[in-house]
Amino acid sequence: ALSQTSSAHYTKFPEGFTFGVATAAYQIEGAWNVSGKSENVWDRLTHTRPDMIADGTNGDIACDSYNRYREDVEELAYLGVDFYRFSLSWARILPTGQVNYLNPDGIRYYNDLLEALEAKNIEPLVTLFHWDLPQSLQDLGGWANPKMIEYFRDYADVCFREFGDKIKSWITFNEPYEICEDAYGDEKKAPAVNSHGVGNYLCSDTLLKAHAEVYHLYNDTYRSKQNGKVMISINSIWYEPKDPENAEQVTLAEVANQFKFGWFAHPIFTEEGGYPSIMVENVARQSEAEGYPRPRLEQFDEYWIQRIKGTSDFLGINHYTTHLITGAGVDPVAKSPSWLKDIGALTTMEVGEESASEWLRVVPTGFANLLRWCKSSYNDPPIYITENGVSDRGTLQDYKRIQYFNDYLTEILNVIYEDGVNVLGYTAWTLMDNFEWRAGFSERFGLYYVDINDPALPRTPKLSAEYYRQLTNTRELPQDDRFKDPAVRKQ
Ligand SMILES: O=S(=O)(O)CCCN1CCN(CCO[C@@H]2O[C@H](CO)[C@@H](O)[C@H](O)[C@H]2O)CC1
Repeated sequence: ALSQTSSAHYTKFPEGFTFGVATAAYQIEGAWNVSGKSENVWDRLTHTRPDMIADGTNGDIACDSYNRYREDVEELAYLGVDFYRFSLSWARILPTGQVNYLNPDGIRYYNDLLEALEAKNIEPLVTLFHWDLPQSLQDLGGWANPKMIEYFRDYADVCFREFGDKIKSWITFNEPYEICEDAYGDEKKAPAVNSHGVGNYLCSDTLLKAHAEVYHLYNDTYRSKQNGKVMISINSIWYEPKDPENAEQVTLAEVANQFKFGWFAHPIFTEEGGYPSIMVENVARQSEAEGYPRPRLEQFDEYWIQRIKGTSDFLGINHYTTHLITGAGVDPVAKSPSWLKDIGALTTMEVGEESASEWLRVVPTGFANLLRWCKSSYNDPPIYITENGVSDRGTLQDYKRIQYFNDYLTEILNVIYEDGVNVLGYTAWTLMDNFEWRAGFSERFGLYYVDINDPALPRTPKLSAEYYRQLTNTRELPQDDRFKDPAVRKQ
């Protein structure tokens, strides 16, 4: 049954609460080298290291949304969403990575998409950077090179100028943790720089400064004319003590959440600003023990602490799952030096029902705990959930996805009505099955099924699409039997 996880039984969303779905350029567009788009780091990785992708697929074609975006917009209209979150391909707009040359086709493509959305009265929520860095900038060091602060600001300036009359809601970065830790530290995402414990922290310094400069650019130059909003989407695997009565596990869970979420949220959303002190202290201690002459992560100076503070109109949260802290120590898989070793805690994923993604178990109550923690840690910020969803292997009768949405949305209702957490909207990941990074198309998160073996790439609504359509229409959690797994109902 669509079980409840709280004593109360909330099903209605507050007036004005909005619903959307999300995608990202590299995961859906395809047309990787069409009409002037240049190579990005995911093109380079999938073409040179196909072994890194579970099923050997890539984003050369993906869902071919570059050509089929009108179908996508029809699907969005069918789902009844208030907004559509998608990302811009930097290499399609600025093929050299810099503003010396604007690719007219890139500008045309996004204006066509924006016009199609406007015709259906669907608001765009646009991410400037969702992992697909132009290779030309990676060749200069990418996010480990502070020059990227200017390159990113220049790119954002072009986007604000070219699209700012239609786009009123901007996200600078999608999941800074994944960009810095997985791409510049731990070889899990493009450009897979193997610099664990060093490159990841160089990346976060540059990325947070670049984010702040873009926020100030919008504030100083565009906000008065365009009246939009600028935010950042920070992701959390939420950490909880395996034994809530174990004081050491409770303390280490807080440390882990500061390293995971606080790494990027603390500099922006707290009165104090700067990296969390526990993070600076741990990395300094480890760095000294490892023989480094300086800490691998150094606190921002006073200028940048002030420059970065307050640079987001909302707190964007991407959340999927919860992992548990089992004790102190260095995780056996932790490299030296590394972010994981710097935390000094042992974790396990063994909690909640499995999905098709090894890292993603179903733990709805963790979401409520994360949201309450954000309310108290960041002075009760206005929050948008900018991603939430679950993977399977591609069934159309996706009862587990419906159960996941029901249970995670129930937790949002619980914290809104019981804790006064200021959640303003929700974005389901994702509109349609798409290129799931290193999992390729083997792990599917879509409300629509995409048959990648059919050149027409047909999109077929799953049962969860019907669920979401009813949710957006009534603004109430559907309780119909047709959304309940008959196998479960029989028991
Ligand atoms: O170590 S591996 O690489 O073998 C497996 C780890 C894979 N990561 C885990 C964390 N996840 C964060 C959420 O990532 C988000 O959620 C969606 C689902 O993942 C993505 O499709 C979105 O693009 C992304 O914003 C991204 C994928």
